[in-house]
Amino acid sequence: MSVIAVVPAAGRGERLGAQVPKALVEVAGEPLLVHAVHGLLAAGCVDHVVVAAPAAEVGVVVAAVRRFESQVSVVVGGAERGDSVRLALRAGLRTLADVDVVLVHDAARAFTPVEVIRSVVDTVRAGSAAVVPVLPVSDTVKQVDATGLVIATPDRAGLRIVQTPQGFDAALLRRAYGIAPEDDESSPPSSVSIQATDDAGLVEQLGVPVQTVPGHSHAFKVTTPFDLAVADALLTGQAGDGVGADARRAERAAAEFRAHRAGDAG
Ligand SMILES: Nc1ccn([C@@H]2O[C@H](COP(=O)(O)OP(=O)(O)OP(=O)(O)O)[C@@H](O)[C@H]2O)c(=O)n1
Ligand SMILES: C[C@](O)(CO)[C@H](O)COP(=O)(O)O
Repeated sequence: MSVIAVVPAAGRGERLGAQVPKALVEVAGEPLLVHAVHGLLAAGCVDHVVVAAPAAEVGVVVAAVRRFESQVSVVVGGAERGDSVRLALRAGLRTLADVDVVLVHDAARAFTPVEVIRSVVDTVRAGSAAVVPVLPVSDTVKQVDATGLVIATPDRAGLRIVQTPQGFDAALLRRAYGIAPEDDESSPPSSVSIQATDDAGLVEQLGVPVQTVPGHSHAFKVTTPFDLAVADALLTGQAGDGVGADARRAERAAAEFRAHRAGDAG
């Protein structure tokens, strides 16, 4: 049986505001997308990766992932993240005949440790049909109305921040995305509308339980220029000004981050 990973990388990255689509923005000399794909393959439990690329950048993405040879294929992404996932999922399920586990992993979560990837796959294989890595909420969270007025303060003890990769039993994710088992090149596009901001949300709508596993701070999503600066600083060692305890703490975090990446590459 095989594991495929679907990597939505077709977003523009409006909040980042870079000159190129976010997945192609470089950190330490490599596009985010390449970091993400490298992590998936370095985990040692993913057989094939399908990347959903921005329509205007397919050639650039194909060139960027050429080093991974036949382990990675590229499709044109869609208008929304869910559309990109569905297009890549259809392609992935056609590429390998015996897929039992599908991971969906944002290109923007480029530095997710291999331990998280393995833990998600292992938990699906152990019998959970849908698995998401999560972190506790460390800030107080307010619910507000359209005018910005606070309506409520939910108890954060029961809240979690959700990351990727999210892992699924292949048949379940196929159903959640409305892809028929007999789907092939000639099949019409699915008419199931995708009303969820993550893939587990679609599974929840089917009434299927979703299991959580511990996520990791390194699996943060590069969304804003600040996130990019953090990633750059952590990966290249340019954290802080080198003076004082805060700078030493930042450097320690950066060293841990680089060691993690080096370990993942080894
Ligand atoms: N039509 C889309 C939109 C998003 N994504 C991907 O989904 C992941 C998570 O989305 P996000 O980080 O929100 O990226 P963007 O939509 O590009 O960001 P923004 O909302 O700032 O434009 C990213 O890897 C992004 O490339 C995608 O494949 N196809
Ligand atoms: C899937 C996801 O990464 C889970 O946190 C997230 O929902 C995707 O980000 P977006 O900004 O909602 O596209």
